[in-house]
Order: sequence, then C-alpha cells, then structure tokens
Amino acid sequence: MEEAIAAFHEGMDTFYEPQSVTCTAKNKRVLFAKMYDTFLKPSILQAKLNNLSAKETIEFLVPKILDWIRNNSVREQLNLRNDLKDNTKAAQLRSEGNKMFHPNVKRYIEAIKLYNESIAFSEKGSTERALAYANRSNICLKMQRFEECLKNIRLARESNYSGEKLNQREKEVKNALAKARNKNASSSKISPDVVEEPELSYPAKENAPQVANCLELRKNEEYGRHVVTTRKLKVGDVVMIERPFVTVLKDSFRYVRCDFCHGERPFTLIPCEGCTAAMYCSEECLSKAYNNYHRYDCGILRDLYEDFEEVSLIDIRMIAIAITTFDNNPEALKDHLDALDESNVNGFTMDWNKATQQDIFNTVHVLTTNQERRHSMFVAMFIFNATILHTLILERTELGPVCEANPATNKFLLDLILRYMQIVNCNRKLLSFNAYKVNEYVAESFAVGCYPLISMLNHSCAPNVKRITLPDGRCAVFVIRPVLEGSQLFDSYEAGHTLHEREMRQSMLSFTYSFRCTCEACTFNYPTLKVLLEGSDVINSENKTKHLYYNRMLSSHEDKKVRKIMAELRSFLNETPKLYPESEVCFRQVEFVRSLQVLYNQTSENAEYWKHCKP
Ligand SMILES: C[S@@+](CC[C@H](N)C(=O)[O-])C[C@H]1O[C@@H](n2cnc3c(N)ncnc32)[C@H](O)[C@@H]1O
Repeated sequence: MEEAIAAFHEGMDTFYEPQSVTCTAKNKRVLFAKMYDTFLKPSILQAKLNNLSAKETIEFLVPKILDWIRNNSVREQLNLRNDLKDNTKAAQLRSEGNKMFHPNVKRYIEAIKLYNESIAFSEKGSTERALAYANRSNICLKMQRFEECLKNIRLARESNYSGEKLNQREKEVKNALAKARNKNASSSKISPDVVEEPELSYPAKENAPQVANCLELRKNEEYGRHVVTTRKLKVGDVVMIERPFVTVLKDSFRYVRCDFCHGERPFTLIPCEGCTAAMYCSEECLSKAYNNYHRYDCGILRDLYEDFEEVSLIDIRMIAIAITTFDNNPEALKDHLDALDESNVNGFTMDWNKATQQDIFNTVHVLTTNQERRHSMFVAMFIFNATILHTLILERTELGPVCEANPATNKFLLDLILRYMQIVNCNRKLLSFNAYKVNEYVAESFAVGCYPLISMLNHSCAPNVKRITLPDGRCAVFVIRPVLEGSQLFDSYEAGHTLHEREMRQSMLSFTYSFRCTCEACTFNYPTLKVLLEGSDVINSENKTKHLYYNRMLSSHEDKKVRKIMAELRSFLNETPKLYPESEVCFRQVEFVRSLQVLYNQTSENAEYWKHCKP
C-alpha cells in the first residue's frame, strides 16, 4: 500500500505541476495516508471480502470517513477558515508591491499582482483599497497604459482617496493621452495582421454545430464511448470546436485574469466583495459569475485554492452551475436527476440548436466516473475530500439550511460532490495560451475545464488529434496525423510519447484514468524526442538542422512566418511516404502543433509589459 501512496504522490507531482500543490494540500494527503493506515485499509478489505460493488463500498465507507474527520480535528489541522477581508494583510501586500515597483527593482508585473491581491483583501471603501488602486494607476502610467491609469484613478476616488497626488497624475495622463491620440490620427494606420479563427473543415452535424458531420460516437468493451470518423481525415483538418461547460482559473492567474471570462486584465481587475480569491474584469463579469456559480463557491474559494487540488475546485464549480441551472433549487435538481434516463443522454445525437441549459448539463452529468474501475484507495481519497468539501458548503453557503431541513437533499449533495469529483478527475482538460517568459513564448495553461463532447475522445500516447484553446475559451480539435475512414480519433491526456517515457505515462494513465494504455506507442515503445535528438545518424543531423530552423521561425511569433511554415509542415505530414514514428515525422508533427498554438492560442500581452521592466 505504501507503494500505492508513493505512486500517488509521485503521480500527482509529476503530472500536475508540483509548484501548484500547496503545502496544506500536501498535509491533506499526509492526513489521508494516516487515516488509510489506521482504519481504512481493513475496512476496504472487509468490503472486498463481502463482495460489495463500488457503489456499496462507498455507502459503507462514507460514515466511517466522516467520523474519522470529525474525531481527528482534520479541519483544524488543515487550517480551513472563513475568507474575510483584511486591511492589515492588504497593507502588507501593497507594501510588498511597492518594493517591486521601486525604480531600482522595476518588476512591474509582480508589483501589479501584489497590488491586485491587496485590492482583493481590502475592505470596500477603505483607505487601503484606495491606496492600492492609486498605486496601480502609477504602474499604468509608467507602462504607458493611459486609459487604464485613468480607470484606476477613478476607482481610487470611488474608494474615498483623499490625497493630492492623483490630481497631478490625472493631468499628466490626460496630456499623454491627448498626445498619443494626435500621433495616432496623423500616422497612417497599419492594419493589424489578423489571424482568422479556425472553422470546421467539413459541414457541421445538423444537430451539433460544434462537430464535423463525419464524426460518430460509438461504444465498445475496450474503449467505452469513443469517437470514429466516417471519412478519411488530413493533417490540419478541424473536426470539433467546442465551448467548455465549466472552467476554473489556475492559482497563479487569480490576480492576473478575470475569474469569469478569464481575460488577461491585470491593470483593471476589480474584487468580489464577498471573498479575497476572485477578481473580475468588469461589473458585468462579476455579476454573471455570481449568478452562474460564485454564490456557491464565494465562501470557500480561498480554502479550495489553498488546500485542495484543482479537481476539487472544478468539482465545486460544477455543483454550483448545476444548482443555478435549476433555479438555485437543489431539490429540483435532485428530482430532475432521479427522473433522468442516463443511458439516453448522447451529446453527439442531441439537438444542440434547441438544447436548454438543463440538456447541456445532462451531457456533463453522464461523463464517465470510472467508479467501478478505480482502486478503492483512490475512491476513499475522493470520499475524504468530498466529505470535507460537503461540510464547508453546508457551513458557508445558503445550501446549509436547505440540507439541514431535508436529509435526502443533504445526502444527494454529498453524492453529487463525490460523483463530479470522479468525473472531473478523468475528464478535465487544460486551457492554454502563449505565455511570455522574459525573452521567449511558451505554451502554458491558465485554466482547467470540462467539455461535454471533447470528453468522448480517448487517449493514445501517439495521438492523431490535438486540442487547441482559442482566445474565447473554446477548444478546437485539429487532426495531426492522417486518419483512415472508420478509425478512432485519439487525443493525448498530456502524456505523449514525444515528451514522456512509457513507464511514466502508463503509471499516470492508470493512476488518473484507470486504464492500461495499449496504444501503438506503448506497444512498440516509441522513443521520446530527447532520444531522437540524441541519435547521431546523418538523417538525424539534417533533421536537427531543420528542427532548429523551424524552432527559430516559431519563436519569432510573427504570424506571417508561422502561417507559412504551418502550411509547409501540414503538406509534409500529409504527403510524406515516411511512417510514424520515423524521427522526421515526429519532429515535423511537434513543430506543426507548436505552429497551431502560436497562431490560434491567445497570446499574452506580457511581452509588451516586459519592455518597461528590468530584465
Ligand atoms: C475522457 S474519458 C473518454 C471517454 C470514455 N471512453 C467514456 O466512455 O466516457 C476518459 C476515460 O476513457 C477511458 N479511456 C481513454 N482512453 C482509453 C484507452 N486508450 N484505452 C482504454 N480506455 C480508455 C478511460 O476509462 C478513461 O478514464
């Protein structure tokens, strides 16, 4: 068992960015391991001896885990606490921001993040809030973001800013703005290089405008539900473009992006007045977020970010969306689900043109949980997390009194938290953008979400499609290897053979997704790019030269150049008689994917910010 726990930690750390796993989240795992050793192990064994099904095992374990959590002061040990505004903390954060802002330091991006956090912690109308906005206006001025500077001056005044400094700054900004406007009016306008949005390469299904009509959903013993193409597909084809059902920002973007639309708006974020964990780009996003989900995650969001892994964050947001979809009435949601015939829900045949929010919700509710396949230890860990989350929701949201009055609703809520935790665990996808790291662009994820139809794609370590996040959060599925008519489409669950060794991929896939991968890359042990690069034959050295050339072009991030090489790479991949995984084909495919990211992912404005900062 220790091995399983070690694999569990290792799996988590290897694949889910250890830096994003907070100290308390690690504590929580240690607590879980303690509980496992003290009493869970024999209980699970007993469930096995009694031949209990996964569902019965859960019913059997829930009360035991609940008792253990209550009797072992788990909440205190995890330091879970109400999220309150705190002007002292706000002042501290602002002073750290000032250090970053200092002319000798000039780390404006870090300073902005700290000022934003200070704004989030400050009380409404407080001097602290006014000062943080005023400081943010100063950075805007330094970075020549004049409109945003004026907005911050307005926000500072609305927060009762009383000093003189802002009048002078406002004058300065207005002058600079007038000058900039005159300059723009007199200079000839250069039209920006607009990259067209990708579109489906084939007519859409009549019932589902987000899917090409050549895709069908099938089901078999080996793969469960899976997606097959009824026509041959070429590299570069776009076969799905789907909107996520739910998304959650990653921790490191909370003070940079809007919690609702996820736009990168560090200079103008405004805080939620109920918590310190969510900021928005506008009153409109703030109110949409509140009505769609935040009324249920407001009181617990900070604890979720600090003490739980991302699965729990998305889980709670899904619960919140589910309840708001049913007019904030958990009992109506329960009645709906009691009456739902899950086997009849099929996102590929449903009419999306007429679908209600409730129909769309059904497609997510029936995503796979893998409950029957999952190792009991992991089921127990989900129960442990779900039980803590359930307690927090009861204590800190309006669902508390509703559940107290109705034990059936109370149990339903816990069951739902547990179900969605399992769904999220094996269906979540990363949303990516082109981040700028001092002097180069890299693909990075800023959020995690769930998509109803894209979730039907199974995994291969040598996939034939690639998901690309578009700037509005939709995900486009591009073909990256020629696909024969009648074949299955395979995505990669962030475990491609070009990056990870077989052993590592297989342990992650079995750990998170509960299946043993038998894809071609696992069967024939395809090499990683590193191994291919280290090869020293003549073809490889030519290949390396080309790889360096393509990388240079890609890192220029110039649309025209990238579009040209994207077309070149696509033709090569469609026409080459060489077979995958010959090194040339692997390299060109990796470069092709990068060209799609450069062209279609949203590109951070960070490169622009850095011009004003100290390197
Ligand atoms: C995102 S879902 C994919 C759709 C799923 N097959 C279904 O029926 O809903 C992920 C789950 O599908 C199954 N799966 C994905 N790729 C697989 C593969 N290559 N072989 C077997 N099962 C796979 C695993 O159970 C995995 O946890």
